[in-house]
Amino acid sequence: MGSLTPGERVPRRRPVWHIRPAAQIARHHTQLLCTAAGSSSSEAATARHTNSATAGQLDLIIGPMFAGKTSALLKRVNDLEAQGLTVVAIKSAKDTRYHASRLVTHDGQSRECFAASSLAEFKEHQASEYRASQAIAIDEAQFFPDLLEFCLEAAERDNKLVVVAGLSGDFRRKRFGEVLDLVPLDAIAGPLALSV
Ligand SMILES: Nc1ncnc2c1ncn2[C@@H]1O[C@H](COP(=O)(O)OP(=O)(O)O)[C@@H](O)[C@H]1O
Ligand SMILES: Cc1cn([C@H]2C[C@H](O)[C@@H](COP(=O)(O)O)O2)c(=O)[nH]c1=O
Repeated sequence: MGSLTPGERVPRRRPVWHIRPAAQIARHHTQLLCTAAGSSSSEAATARHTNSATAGQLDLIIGPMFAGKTSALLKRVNDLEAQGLTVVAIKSAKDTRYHASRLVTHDGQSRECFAASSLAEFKEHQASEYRASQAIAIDEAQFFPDLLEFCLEAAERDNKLVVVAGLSGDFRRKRFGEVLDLVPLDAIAGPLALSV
């Protein structure tokens, strides 16, 4: 960056926080969470083995609007697919700015996705895609009313890698939806790794 002249303001950085690794799964947590979610132990056992190829993990990409969250999510999806993982992408049906059923960045990159009003709706309508997926990418996460429950089940019970992109806050600088509720899940795995 060049030097600033007197009175010139430092350009504001727009950080996108990548938080990972998160929620690497310990079996006793899985059991506790399955019980809390009301699953029987045999359902839980079956679910735990549906995805033996991956260990459950939750990664967060959070920041303000226009920060590059969707770009980071798309890059992650591309990287995972290049590694041979089956990835499904989901966005909130509320996000119709650029396309009804594609993830689209502000500078025009895009890919197909499922649009849903809730993550339970996605699971109900795309049950086979959910089962087959090894990784799940969620964009506009702040709009999903059942984000926390879905992420816990997908990562901890079903051993999926879940990558979540969402707003770190609303225009009032207050929490937005359940995005920030995912941050403490990292504590299950150990220390947070933050990078900008
Ligand atoms: N008004 C704009 N028009 C076109 N591109 C933009 C605009 N604002 C930001 N960008 C570019 O879009 C990208 C970020 O978009 P995106 O990943 O969709 O952000 P976010 O998901 O955080 O809102 C960056 O490359 C940025 O330079
Ligand atoms: C800050 C803020 C944002 N929104 C809406 C506006 C957009 O639909 C999304 C954010 O999209 P982006 O990909 O991060 O650019 O959230 C809102 O409804 N309320 C707010 O306070």
